[in-house]
Amino acid sequence: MTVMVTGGAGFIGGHVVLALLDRGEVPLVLDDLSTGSRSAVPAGVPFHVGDVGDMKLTSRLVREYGVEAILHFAGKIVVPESILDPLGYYLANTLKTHALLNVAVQTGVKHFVLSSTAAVYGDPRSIPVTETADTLPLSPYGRSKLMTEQMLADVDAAYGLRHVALRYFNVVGADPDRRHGQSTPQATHLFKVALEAALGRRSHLDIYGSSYPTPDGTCIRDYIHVSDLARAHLAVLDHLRSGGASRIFNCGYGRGYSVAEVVEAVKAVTGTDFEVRRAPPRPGDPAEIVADSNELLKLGWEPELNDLRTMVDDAWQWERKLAVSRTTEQIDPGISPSIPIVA
Ligand SMILES: NC(=O)c1ccc[n+]([C@@H]2O[C@H](COP(=O)([O-])OP(=O)(O)OC[C@H]3O[C@@H](n4cnc5c(N)ncnc54)[C@H](O)[C@@H]3O)[C@@H](O)[C@H]2O)c1
Ligand SMILES: O=c1ccn([C@@H]2O[C@H](COP(=O)(O)OP(=O)(O)O[C@H]3O[C@H](CO)[C@@H](O)[C@H](O)[C@H]3O)[C@@H](O)[C@H]2O)c(=O)[nH]1
Repeated sequence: MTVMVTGGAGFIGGHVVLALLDRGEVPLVLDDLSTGSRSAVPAGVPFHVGDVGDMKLTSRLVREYGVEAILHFAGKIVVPESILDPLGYYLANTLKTHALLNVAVQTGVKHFVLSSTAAVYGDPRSIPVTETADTLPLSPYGRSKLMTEQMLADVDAAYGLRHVALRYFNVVGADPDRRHGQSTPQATHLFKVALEAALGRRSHLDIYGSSYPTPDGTCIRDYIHVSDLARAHLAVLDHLRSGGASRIFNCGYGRGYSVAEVVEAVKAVTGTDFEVRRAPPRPGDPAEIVADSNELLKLGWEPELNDLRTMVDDAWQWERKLAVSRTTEQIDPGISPSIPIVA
């Protein structure tokens, strides 16, 4: 029973590949390497470089490997970028998923799991947010994923493709065994930017917005460890395989941290004191979003790494590993590339 993992050379998909391997499953990775890296895919795992929107390729792979389930991670993921490039986001996240669903239906794939997002909720009216809350995304990114969820529901109703849409909250951390982590070049995510500042690869960190209606004025997010999230994929795969109905699940811990709190935790764990600047709010950012993940808990998923310091430390250890394995390439022109990095 082969599981096709699209985007399996990326951050989250790569951790799910490890989780599948760890329990003896057979993953097959399809990735165009636009943001992922070849080295993320463990030796021995079949890996095809290609576009998830290429129906000829995906139907060949499904038939050749006897794909039973598709875990679909491939896509574009940066909220502010989607505001500048909405057509690129609808193409990458909605139209290419349409092509993949076409193939899944034509070839009789049984199960489909979609990487969706908390961004479908926009600025929720009450916190924590449940799966039944209104969906009013603030960005093309959130809308591109919401449209995909809606398409999936229609496809299920018409052709019986059972699926789960996982609405991830903010995914952070790295494999505790240091096999994988976030390697995206030019990353914009808070954890990654803060850790690169701690390493001396960026001159400073900007905090976007200080007047939000939150206790310290900075945005609040529900950060989830990527290895806990990877296990959530195994839980929903089991749910679908045992005949469970199509569902939507929030994936978070139900505990929010402000941007300022994350920055403090990064400084404490790394023992550094990088410069922090106050910058204007970033378009498309909700003030606060925290998950109610009771539905996922009821499925038997249990968080194991839900501690902010653990999440920061795992990501930090990965960042240090990356630092020793790469060249002195500069990310930010305002910074010296010659800061020593301790392995
Ligand atoms: N990182 C988060 O906090 C977060 C939160 C919510 C949802 N998500 C969703 O999770 C999924 C994975 O995100 P990630 O953080 O691992 O990002 P990532 O950029 O590390 O991974 C995406 C992977 O997909 C590949 N890819 C992109 N377009 C492709 C295409 N057309 N064909 C084949 N491969 C393609 C990339 O090369 C990359 O390896 C995305 O769908 C994203 O929207 C992420
Ligand atoms: O240099 C930075 C980077 C981020 N932030 C803030 O930190 C918070 C988190 O931002 P970021 O890490 O970029 O994540 P989000 O924009 O919240 O989006 C992530 O989390 C969403 C789910 O909540 C996913 O759908 C997206 O794919 C994923 O990028 C936001 O308030 C940002 O404004 C800063 O202040 N400075």
